[in-house]
Amino acid sequence: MVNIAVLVSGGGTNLQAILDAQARGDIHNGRVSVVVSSNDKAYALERAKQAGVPGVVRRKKDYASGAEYCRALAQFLQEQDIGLIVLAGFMTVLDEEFCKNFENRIINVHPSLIPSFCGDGFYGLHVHEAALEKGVKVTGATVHFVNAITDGGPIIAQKAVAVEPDDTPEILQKRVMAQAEHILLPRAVSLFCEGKLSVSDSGIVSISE
Ligand SMILES: Nc1nc2c(c(=O)[nH]1)N[C@@H](CN(C=O)c1ccc(C(=O)N[C@@H](CCC(=O)O)C(=O)O)cc1)CN2
Ligand SMILES: NCC(=O)N[C@@H]1O[C@H](COP(=O)([O-])[O-])[C@@H](O)[C@H]1O
Repeated sequence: MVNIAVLVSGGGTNLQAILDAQARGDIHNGRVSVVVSSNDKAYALERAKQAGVPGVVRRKKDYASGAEYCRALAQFLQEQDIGLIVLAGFMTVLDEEFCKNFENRIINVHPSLIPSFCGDGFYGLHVHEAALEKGVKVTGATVHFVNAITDGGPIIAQKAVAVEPDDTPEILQKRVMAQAEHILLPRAVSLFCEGKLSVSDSGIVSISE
């Protein structure tokens, strides 16, 4: 059984999708054992509480440096015997040491079809604002393993979503969440816990069904 830590910063709809999948029995060989929020006011903490999952707060501003924050977070997760870390709207960039400690054991969901609209500065609504500004007709979501390069890790899965003529960033965000993120992320979590994901030396992910 893989102990899963879900890292959050905001509303927690992706956390909720994982918790709902777990309740349906769709997360095989894994269980969410802790939720860690970088924001003490995140509604995601309420979602964890309602699901009976322990929630803890680890704010970057409470540490002398980003490196100290990442080191303390890594130590906490190792003490919790965490086998998989899921970044579900987690808005802090993790440093290289952290990523090496948990190589190919951190999964992130990003609300675009990477390599479009990703990297530093592309998070939350900013991603959808950029997509609408560019005038793309198709966007979507990506789940990927996390490395030191923001949104640069091996891609696990992607799902396309149509952009409609009258979309606002908020409307588009909701569609991408419902039609892509909330489907891709729980599935990727279960595949990892089932040992069905492997990463080649060149960073290509294959899924064994
Ligand atoms: N080492 C990594 N850390 C993180 C990754 C990653 O791929 N590698 N993914 C991010 C999540 N993310 C996109 O998926 C992302 C999050 C935040 C930012 C960003 O520019 N943040 C701002 C601050 C935002 C805030 O505090 O409100 C910044 O760093 O200036 C970009 C992408 C999680 N960590
Ligand atoms: N680059 C990371 C990023 O932009 N993540 C995005 O933040 C939102 C969090 O929503 P949630 O808290 O309701 O899951 C989601 O749309 C997620 O893809």
